[in-house]
Amino acid sequence: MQLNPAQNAAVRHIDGPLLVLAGAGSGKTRVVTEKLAYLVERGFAPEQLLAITFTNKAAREMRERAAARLRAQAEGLTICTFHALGLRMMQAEARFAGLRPGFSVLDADESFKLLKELAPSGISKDNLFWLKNTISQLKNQGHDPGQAMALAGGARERQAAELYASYQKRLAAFNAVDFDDLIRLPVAMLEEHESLRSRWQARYRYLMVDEYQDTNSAQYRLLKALAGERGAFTAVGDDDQSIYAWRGADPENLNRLGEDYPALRIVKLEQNYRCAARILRAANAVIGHNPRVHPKTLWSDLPEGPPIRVLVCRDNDHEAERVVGELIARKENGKCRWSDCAVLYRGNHQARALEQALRLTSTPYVIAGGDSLFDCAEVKDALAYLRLIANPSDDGAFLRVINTPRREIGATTLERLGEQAARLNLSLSQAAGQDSVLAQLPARPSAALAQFEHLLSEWRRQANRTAPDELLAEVLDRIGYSEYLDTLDKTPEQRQRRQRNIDALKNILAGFARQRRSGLAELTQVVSLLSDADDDDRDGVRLMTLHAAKGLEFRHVALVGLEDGTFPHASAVDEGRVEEERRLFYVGLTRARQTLLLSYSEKRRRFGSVEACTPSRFLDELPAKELHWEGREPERDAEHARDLAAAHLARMAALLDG
Ligand SMILES: Nc1ncnc2c1ncn2[C@@H]1O[C@H](COP(=O)(O)OP(=O)(O)OP(=O)(O)O)[C@@H](O)[C@H]1O
Ligand SMILES: [Mg+2]
Repeated sequence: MQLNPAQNAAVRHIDGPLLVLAGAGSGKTRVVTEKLAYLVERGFAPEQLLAITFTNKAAREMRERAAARLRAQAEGLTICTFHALGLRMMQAEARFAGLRPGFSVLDADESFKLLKELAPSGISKDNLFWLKNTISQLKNQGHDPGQAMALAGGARERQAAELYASYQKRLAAFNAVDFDDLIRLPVAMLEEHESLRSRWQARYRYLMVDEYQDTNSAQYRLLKALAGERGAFTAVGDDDQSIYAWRGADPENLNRLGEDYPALRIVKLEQNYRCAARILRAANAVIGHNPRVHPKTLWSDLPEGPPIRVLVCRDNDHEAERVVGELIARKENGKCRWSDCAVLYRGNHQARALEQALRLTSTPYVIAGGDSLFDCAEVKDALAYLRLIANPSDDGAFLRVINTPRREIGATTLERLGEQAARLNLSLSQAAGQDSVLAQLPARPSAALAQFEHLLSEWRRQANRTAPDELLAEVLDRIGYSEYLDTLDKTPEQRQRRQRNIDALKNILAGFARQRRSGLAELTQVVSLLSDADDDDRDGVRLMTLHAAKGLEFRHVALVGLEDGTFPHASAVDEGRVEEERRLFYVGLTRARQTLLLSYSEKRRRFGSVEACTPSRFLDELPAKELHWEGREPERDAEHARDLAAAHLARMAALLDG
């Protein structure tokens, strides 16, 4: 594939900072990948190159593309997310961050649980979420608890600052960090220690960031600290696709780049290589409704493509059924794979009706980011055991596994153990290893704790010389985990699914250990970042939220639930965030390469009752001439119905034959 002149200029510009600011499908990600290869050809060692992607999946894809170009040399490249980069830096420099090696990384659920425990009892759910988000924002802005307290304007902010302080204290006691710390701590380390900064700046001589518009301020500071004055970096992004402001991303970072790096060169790409011309025109029209700082005109010389179909459905079940019917016909007529088709929606709850319709028609599907392997209790249990083996300070892991399976160690015993641990400044596991502590507890739970500690120390000895998947097998065997699972599940299917999940985890551990030969602690840290991994290579219709679809492309895309209140989301409308919703709509439209299907229901079940819906205001922003709106042109409807029926008959015949 030939790069166009603007792409070429972006790839070859290596003397100073560069921003590629361009619309959807214009080849920004492509530029990053090509540039990796170009830099290696120009004599950069792969080890000196760093490319940052938004998700693990994007990193994996970029690695595959780089490997196709660079073969073995690609192995030395660092291609990862901001969080994975932060983790890497902390593993290398733990003591600068006040951590001991073997620290644990709490996932989002665990850190929320911890906050809940520390928050005043009886606090409302809304308040708790507010506190969680506020603390996360404070962390992303680089404020420590002391600064947060100094900044607090009212009682509510002071409460947040106090909770933040006790939360950090507890994390420190656990020798643990949360996801926000994975960025905050490296930033603090680099900004404080000159020597560290020079070391890391020398290590990565060239930096690239994809989806730059969605970085938050902590991520920007990390980038700046790593790039230093030299400014050897390329950032690529599209302000029209900024869709994470609600989560702390700061689109201002685009302008900040120009202010902090006066030598910044900006390259614009204007040709879209992804979308059929009609789809691109529709997307351009929609985004034109937003006030824009950097207006862009994208063109495409791809074929027009068929009109964008708008389906009008009775309710969500009807909608799901019809969308699936349309996709089956696309697959049948277009001779593509199921994975070339995607259904995108605003919220995860919308997947349910679709799943049902897919199952009823025996259509294979894959839900991205839905029920992740790492959300399953059995996988969390197994990982908690490994974490506790690697990090005796990990009280979160201790509490998760101490009664899994049951060891008859009650809440009172654990409370007393906790008091003793606090008094002696030890972790729960360390305290349970002290005879003097055990002596103060009732005989039975005390014996159970002693036995548990005994097992742990045995596994800790083994950890150095046993492969992690084998260690896990040994642990699960010793604790009778299999028998424990037998008591949990009602059906053999549930039981088998759990076993498959455990086996999948073992495979992942074995794979990682082979690749990196790292220790157990490092391994559990890395695995804890995998939660957004979509490593499912099965062929199936892709189901995902619009947010998760960022950066991806599919031949056929269906965008469902286009009702006001669903999309744009009611709370976004209330809070005046319609422009961000419109950017999300733009992201959705521009995922489609060949055909685009839009649908809405006239009625929708919400909170148990049925309510009438109005079509999304975004539908009215699409140019009418690009649409084939069901019910408005009866002849076209009839023709489409005939095509659909023919495709379904063909599929039935194929199913019967096969
Ligand atoms: N010069 C080119 N010639 C042909 N195809 C290209 C060219 N550049 C990019 N493409 C193709 O266009 C599609 C879109 O490219 P890419 O994903 O890099 O765009 P993007 O700007 O990153 O999009 P998004 O904004 O959605 O992230 C890909 O299929 C890519 O292979
Ligand atoms: Mg991209």
